[in-house]
Amino acid sequence: MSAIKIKNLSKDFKDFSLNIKELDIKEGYVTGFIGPNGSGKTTTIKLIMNMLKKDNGTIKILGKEYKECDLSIKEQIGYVGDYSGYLHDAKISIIKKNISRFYKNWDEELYKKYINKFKLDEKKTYKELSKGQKKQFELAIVLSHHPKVIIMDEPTANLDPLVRNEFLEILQERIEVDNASVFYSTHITSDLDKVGDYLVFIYKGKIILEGDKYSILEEHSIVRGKKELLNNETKEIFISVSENSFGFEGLVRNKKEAYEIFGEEVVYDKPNLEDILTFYTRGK
Ligand SMILES: Nc1ncnc2c1ncn2[C@@H]1O[C@H](COP(=O)(O)OP(=O)(O)OP(=O)(O)O)[C@@H](O)[C@H]1O
Repeated sequence: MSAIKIKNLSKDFKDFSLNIKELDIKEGYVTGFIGPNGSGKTTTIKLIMNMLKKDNGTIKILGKEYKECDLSIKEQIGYVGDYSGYLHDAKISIIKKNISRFYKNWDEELYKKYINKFKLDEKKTYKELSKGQKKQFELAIVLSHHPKVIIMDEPTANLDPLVRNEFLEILQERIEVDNASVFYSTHITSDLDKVGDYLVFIYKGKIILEGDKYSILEEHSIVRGKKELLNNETKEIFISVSENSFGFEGLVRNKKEAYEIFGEEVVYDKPNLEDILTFYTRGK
């Protein structure tokens, strides 16, 4: 079964349209959702969370649509997003008390473990926490009810590198213990160098690339060479290519195909996720 399955999903705003024909988030893996600012990540996640009304299409979480089974779906989802919905003036111990009542799988021991690990003072109100501490508290709450599907919108954006690594490690650990599925958006591609099995790239409201991280990184190649080698035909194999007075640099999806054309006359380099995102969105 898929953790999340999307078909023909669309949402129109005045100046933006989201259109996702098909998206299948695999159960038991971490899927990273990457795209530049304004590409539609938050919109997609809000639609999945039923926080925004879709125009068309279907979204299934663990095989069920929201309208069928609202409560049982919600219990299996852990969401960390830009809107927590917590009462800002309440002490975090009170927030925890109120939330934990709703979950049959609430794990107080695990919650305490995270609170101690993050050194969060439970006597503080939510608004007294720093941005990073707020995210740590949200993560502690979310993971402590053992959700089957964890959906996060830019969870690491306000965290310093040390805390970010810790956050990613904790996430990885929960996936292994609970066999949870994680779908998380980020524009910090280096997060996904560390944690992430599958990747979905979004740009201008459309999925432009998806697949397992290893294959995406292995198959793509940055090709650099002399300008004379470029013509209308050879240009076709590039996702995008830029030229300057010395030569060209471009990204190809299939290194083998590029080798058949250029052989040893060009240089091939392994791209990282940042390179791939840049070439896919350059000038388009
Ligand atoms: N409620 C809304 N009304 C009108 N336009 C909206 C609304 N919500 C989002 N948009 C527009 O939809 C587009 C995509 O926004 P979205 O927040 O999904 O992008 P994002 O990929 O999450 O970006 P970021 O990385 O900056 O958070 C933007 O152009 C935004 O202005």
